[in-house]
Amino acid sequence: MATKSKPKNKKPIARNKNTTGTWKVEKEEKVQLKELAKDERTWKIAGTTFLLISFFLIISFISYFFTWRQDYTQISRGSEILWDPDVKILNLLGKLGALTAHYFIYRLFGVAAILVCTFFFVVGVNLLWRRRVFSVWRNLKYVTLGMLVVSAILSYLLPNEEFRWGGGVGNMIAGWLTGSLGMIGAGAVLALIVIAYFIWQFNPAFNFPKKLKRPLAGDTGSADEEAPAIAEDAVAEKKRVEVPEMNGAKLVIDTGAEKNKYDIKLINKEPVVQAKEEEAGYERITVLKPEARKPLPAETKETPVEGDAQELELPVASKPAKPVKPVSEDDLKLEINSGPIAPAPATAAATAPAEKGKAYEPTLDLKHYKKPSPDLLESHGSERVVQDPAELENNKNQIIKTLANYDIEIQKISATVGPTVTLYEIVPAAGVRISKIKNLEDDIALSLSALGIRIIAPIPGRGTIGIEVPNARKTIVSMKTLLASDKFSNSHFSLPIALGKRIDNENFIVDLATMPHLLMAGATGQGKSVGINAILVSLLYSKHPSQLKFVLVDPKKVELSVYSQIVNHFLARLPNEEDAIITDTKKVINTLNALCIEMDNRYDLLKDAGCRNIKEYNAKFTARKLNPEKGHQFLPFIVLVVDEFADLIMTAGKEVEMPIARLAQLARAIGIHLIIATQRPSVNIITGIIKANFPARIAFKVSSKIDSRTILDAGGADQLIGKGDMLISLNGEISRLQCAFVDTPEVDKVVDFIAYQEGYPQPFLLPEYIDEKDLESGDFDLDDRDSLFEDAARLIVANQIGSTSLLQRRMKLGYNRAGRLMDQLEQAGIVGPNQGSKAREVLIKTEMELQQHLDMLG
Ligand SMILES: Nc1ncnc2c1ncn2[C@@H]1O[C@H](COP(=O)(O)OP(=O)(O)OP(=O)(O)O)[C@@H](O)[C@H]1O
Repeated sequence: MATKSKPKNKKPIARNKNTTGTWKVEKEEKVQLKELAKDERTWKIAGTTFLLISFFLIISFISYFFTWRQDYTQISRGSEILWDPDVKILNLLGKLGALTAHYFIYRLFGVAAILVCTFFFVVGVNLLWRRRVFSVWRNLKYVTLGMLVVSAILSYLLPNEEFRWGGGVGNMIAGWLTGSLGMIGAGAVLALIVIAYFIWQFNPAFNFPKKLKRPLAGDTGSADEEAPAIAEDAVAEKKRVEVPEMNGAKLVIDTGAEKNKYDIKLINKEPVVQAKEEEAGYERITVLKPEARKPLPAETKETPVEGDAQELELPVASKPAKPVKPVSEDDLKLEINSGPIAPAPATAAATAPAEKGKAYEPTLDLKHYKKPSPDLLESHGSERVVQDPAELENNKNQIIKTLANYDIEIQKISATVGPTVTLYEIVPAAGVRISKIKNLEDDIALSLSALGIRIIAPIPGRGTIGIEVPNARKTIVSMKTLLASDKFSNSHFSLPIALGKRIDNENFIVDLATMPHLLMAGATGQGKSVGINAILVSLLYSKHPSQLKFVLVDPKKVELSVYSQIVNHFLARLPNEEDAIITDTKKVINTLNALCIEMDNRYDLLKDAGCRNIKEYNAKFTARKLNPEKGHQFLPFIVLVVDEFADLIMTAGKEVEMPIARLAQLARAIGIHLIIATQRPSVNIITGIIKANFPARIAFKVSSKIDSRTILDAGGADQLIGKGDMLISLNGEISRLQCAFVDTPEVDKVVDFIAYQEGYPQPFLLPEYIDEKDLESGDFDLDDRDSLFEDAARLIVANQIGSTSLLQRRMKLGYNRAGRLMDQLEQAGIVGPNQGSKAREVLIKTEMELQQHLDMLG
């Protein structure tokens, strides 16, 4: 797993035997203030203290309401009573309780002082759980305003009572208001505050005849999709102006061009950003031959090396230079790009139109479910890519020199600084053969004395040759940044996954549903587990439990165990199994076969509904066009994750390979997607049949070129530098990414956040699969009936269809068990014999008849 987290705070105390044979403590645990503040025990103590204060206050306040009259004379003497042993106080919390309550209630806010207890409670709970269970800031706002307003209102309404209902502060505000505005004016102001509060809070509809219909503010998830188009446009306008891209590149949206589009979410930013590249202000240092340099705006002549990408104008060497003779390294100026240079792969899937009216809402079962917020995650260091100008210049010179040594002349060189590597793009002089540069990979690596140099000759679609050189200082790409980005939160993907950042610092967010399966490989310790966590966390951040289920296979037993806490939210398992995370090979085989049955069942449902894929089917179901009585139901996506595939293939071979291949071939349309990881990317593990069905593949660093070829059908993965540096092959295009980093404690927090919320009563159940080998063949005794015999009989009689697939679907059974049940029903005289592809005849027509028949069978 990512980082095997060790408890930081429990430093073992080393002990040594001294000469007398007794044990003595050699080193005391040092307590440092900084450490103390980070120590979870400190937080727990602080949390408990705050909670106790809140309980202290509430008890003393309530007690005060009943005892203030008797205690009044003593309390009004002030704190001196604390030291007077003769003073007797009736308040439940004694003198201190009485004095505190008196101060808050009598002197300050009257009854409204009770609100102050909630503040201590909220802070206490947050500290104790080290999580933002309640918003302190919101509470503080409500408490402060509430105390002022409530105390003023009470003082205004009950001015001359013996008990100070509004306290000193209330009396003061009410007195000032009545003094300035008179009784009526003061009453009006206070009433206005109360009314304004209710309008703000509940936004009641004041329906005048002919008033335009207001768009409904949506609730969870699909609300945005259901809001009327005009509302979305308004939101869109706002977002265009207010929300900058997270990766430092300025977001430019051509509002004019998009004006007629109603749905902001359908606006794909990338092409627009690309179209406006010049205005986006990416940092770019261009190496232009002096002849090719056109007069540029003054500010662009200086080489920007570090700073805010948004502040810089983009000098674009748009027109290719006239053919000119090659120049020396000093004549070439470097162009640095730190903004997107190419659009992200277009993987957006058109989403099905949300049904209006009384659409079925699958999320309603867990309607209070809240998706985790990016605040739960850590920002790992600065996200800002550091560009060392000296390093860039040096590398540039080395590249030019090395190429010059081999008589390769270049016209132009530019650099794009990414989180881990810098891409130097060169345009060779006319007549230079590309293969010549490709062959110099090792020489350039040697001259730059850097590992992990990769040459891309040519870069597809750009007409340049790329040389990737690792940065001296690498930047960690935090998962938090990706998940907080607009691109992720506004994505319309079915299964959005935030994988990392491209070399141009663009967030790489793709749709697993269109991939449609993913193969991940890489030597041990190069970032595979972090990659799997990044994918799982992305999905947890974007989906509701009703929309997605995971089947987790973890032969290593420890990698995915953290997810077992969300079993009733997001996991699927076989019936009668205890663990949702599958570690045993035999169970893996059963689960894969169960998934195949689920796939077949789903295809039956789709066929019945006349839909081509899960999206159409779910859209039809939510529009209530499919009858649940006929077995139709909302189908969640199922993502199968296998953490160590090699292990499974070694132990189970074809028994695992076949169902995986079958799923990979057929399952995409019905919403089952596979993610398979292995640390041994050899041909006997990643077989031809597996490879053919996994078009999307990720390679972390591997140990040999052969391994790289096995995964990607190309070299390069052996030259990566590890720690999440990866190549992804998607739609036939290979891109280098820095994988997003999410640490184990962060995953823990996200999982805790979900597990803490209400889940389903049980995990999502896959159909039962019974291994044929486990079934005894031959005749069976009626006394030996299946436990589901009677249920099956009732189902068949109620529907009057003698179909095995009906049993499979409605009772979530495997084919074998359903078939066996059908044979038993035939033997019992409930259905007729098999009629080939037609359903069997049902011999019993009514439930009453069936009951008599069953009673007779005994
Ligand atoms: N994206 C990343 N950014 C920064 N550091 C990373 C990244 N991915 C991995 N690392 C570093 O590499 C270490 C190993 O990563 P990880 O546990 O994912 O490797 P692995 O390939 O799964 O290894 P194994 O197969 O042995 O489990 C991590 O503890 C972390 O320090």
